[in-house]
Amino acid sequence: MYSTAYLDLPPLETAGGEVRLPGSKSISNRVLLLAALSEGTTEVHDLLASDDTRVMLDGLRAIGCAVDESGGSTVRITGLGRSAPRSPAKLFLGNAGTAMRPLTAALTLLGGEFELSGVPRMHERPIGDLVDALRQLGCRIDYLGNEGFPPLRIAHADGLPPLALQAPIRVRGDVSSQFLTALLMALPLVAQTQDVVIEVVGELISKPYIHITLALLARFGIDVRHEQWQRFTIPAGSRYRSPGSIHVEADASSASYFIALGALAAPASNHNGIKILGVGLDSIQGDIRFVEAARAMGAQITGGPNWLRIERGAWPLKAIDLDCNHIPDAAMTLAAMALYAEGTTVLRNIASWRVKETDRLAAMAIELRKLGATVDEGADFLRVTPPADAAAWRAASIHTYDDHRVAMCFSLAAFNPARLPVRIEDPKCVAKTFPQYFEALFSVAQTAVRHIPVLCIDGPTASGKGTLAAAVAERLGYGLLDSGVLYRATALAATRAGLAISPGNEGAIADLARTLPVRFEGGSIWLGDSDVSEAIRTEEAGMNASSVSALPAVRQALVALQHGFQRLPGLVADGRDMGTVIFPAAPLKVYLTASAACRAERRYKQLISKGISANIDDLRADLEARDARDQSRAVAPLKPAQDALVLDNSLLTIDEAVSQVIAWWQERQPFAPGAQG
Ligand SMILES: Nc1ncnc2c1ncn2[C@@H]1O[C@H](COP(=O)(O)OP(=O)(O)O)[C@@H](O)[C@H]1O
Ligand SMILES: Nc1ccn([C@H]2C[C@H](O)[C@@H](COP(=O)(O)OP(=O)(O)O)O2)c(=O)n1
Repeated sequence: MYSTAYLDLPPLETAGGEVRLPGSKSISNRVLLLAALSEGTTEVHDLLASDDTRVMLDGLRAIGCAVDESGGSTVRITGLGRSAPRSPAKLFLGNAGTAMRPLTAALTLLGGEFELSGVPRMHERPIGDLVDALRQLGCRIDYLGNEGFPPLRIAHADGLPPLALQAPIRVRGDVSSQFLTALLMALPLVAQTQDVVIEVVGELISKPYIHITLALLARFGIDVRHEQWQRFTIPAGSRYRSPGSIHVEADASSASYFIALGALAAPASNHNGIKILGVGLDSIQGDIRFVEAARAMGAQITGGPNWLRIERGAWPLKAIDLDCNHIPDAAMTLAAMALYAEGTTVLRNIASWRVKETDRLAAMAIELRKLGATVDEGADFLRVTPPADAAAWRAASIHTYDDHRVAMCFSLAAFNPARLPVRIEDPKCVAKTFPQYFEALFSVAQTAVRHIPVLCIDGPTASGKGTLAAAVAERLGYGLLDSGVLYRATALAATRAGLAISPGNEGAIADLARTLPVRFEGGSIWLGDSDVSEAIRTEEAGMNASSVSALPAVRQALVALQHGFQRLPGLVADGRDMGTVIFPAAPLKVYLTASAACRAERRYKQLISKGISANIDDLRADLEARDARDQSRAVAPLKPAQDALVLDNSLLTIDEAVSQVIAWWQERQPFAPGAQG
């Protein structure tokens, strides 16, 4: 997951390949609650690991369910069955509507005293209609903040009060279908001696989500009858029974980004479009009907029970005018696809967007406009006209409003014809449903190598290149190439093969370098089967690396390996010739230096802190000798690139040096403050 302040997506060009999507959020959280209410243990396979399922799992633990998460994406829940929940308990439910609403109803009818709260945005998301429905029954629920919104307290410390179950329970269906879902999952707990009837007031929105609820209730032994989606009957004698084991389908809403990707990206050679694994055309999730909308815009989609394949069809995409009530979440993706359509796309009946993670109607309008689109935002519709031509696109920094879907939608803007990068602010917001979203995107999206930015940091030994490069890479979410490691590993491989490091062995060492079995894994560096992380860091290994690096054939042999590090979304490369030889077109080259005295002292402290004895005068003599050799060799000598910015960090802290380099980097971005867009 990218936990950076922002993630800059380079312009992307083509897409192709396979993606396996995480489990559906809606199914995951419903299944967890149903398992918790059942008797017996349920094995939940392919559970989504996300912020919203995390708060649900923690909540279930807090009320006394046994939750075993030791099995990776398989979680075992032992339900309450007939025992009472642990009470009093306080549950923090983040921004998860799929946890707050159903848990409110279920805990109310289980009896006990509970406080339910969330993040500030959760306290702005309405729950009054659900509370009103429960109060009709005789339940006692208090608002702890604003009337009609969480946080709230369920005040059943003395047990469940007598409930008025004879009359139908009336609930509004036109604000959020989660209120009805919550009642449908909670009322079986009290439908013992009589049928319990729910009547929906107003037109029911988001019916497909109710369909998921009913399908999952059936898996847990509850067969709800309904008439025209207005009157739902939970039969007397209902009792939750665990199905033992249940699989969570991949998230159909998450699929929408990859369906869109297949429809709008130029096809990658060697691939038949995008294949999505884990969800198919027969999904129980309502958002699978996004497929129809994407087809209407031009996508070619085929599929089976557990997969979908998407290929680009009509291009440019066709504009559509669609009532999106049936696909409220996935419809946001259509707004992003509209950027690539000929003409104006209108998405209607989407008022529910206003009460989601953020006011999504306003958010989409503001951010689409930043890219150069013309957008009309109505009370319950959005009208999007794409930028007139490539020149009308703008490089934008997309604000994501702590809303995973905004972030994922706007990643699709990176395919713009102007080949502009797109900045996604707070990319970790995707953790709500799809923590590995950007990794998945980069695994199937490609671009010309020249579009993948490289930031070079060259300089003499102990100037702090490695430290600076690692910190900058972390701030930008970029990959890291510590090129010195390759020379150090080559020297070690040569020594282990019994080859003296001398010009006479140049060809043989170059052969070793060309097929160097070096791997970077979880912070360790491997040479074949041996962990060489420590062995390559000795002063002797540094000297040997310097000697080996003076051999031109060895340098040449390592070029392709180094170029291979230039991958999405970008690279920070540190060494001696990153800016001069390996990545000459890099948009920022830093030549990092510090006085010899300062560098000797840093190396001294570094060694002492590792428990290695050292002498500061010897270290200084060694590093000056190494500088001299690195600077005087015939091929790729150590020197600043012509266009490098020199940074002497003798008097800077590490943080100051990092801030300086990040500031230089920002100045070069089209969406830097003051720049266009
Ligand atoms: N700006 C700085 N100020 C003080 N110490 C630094 C600074 N940059 C790096 N160091 C320290 O100097 C030592 C050498 O840094 P390192 O990154 O290993 O250098 P290089 O990769 O250039 O050989 C490390 O212990 C590091 O923490
Ligand atoms: N791009 C590079 C990186 C390192 N080298 C050589 C020269 C250096 O003395 C050795 C070791 O590099 P490394 O960056 O690991 O060394 P320091 O950490 O700066 O001491 O490898 C090189 O020639 N070109």
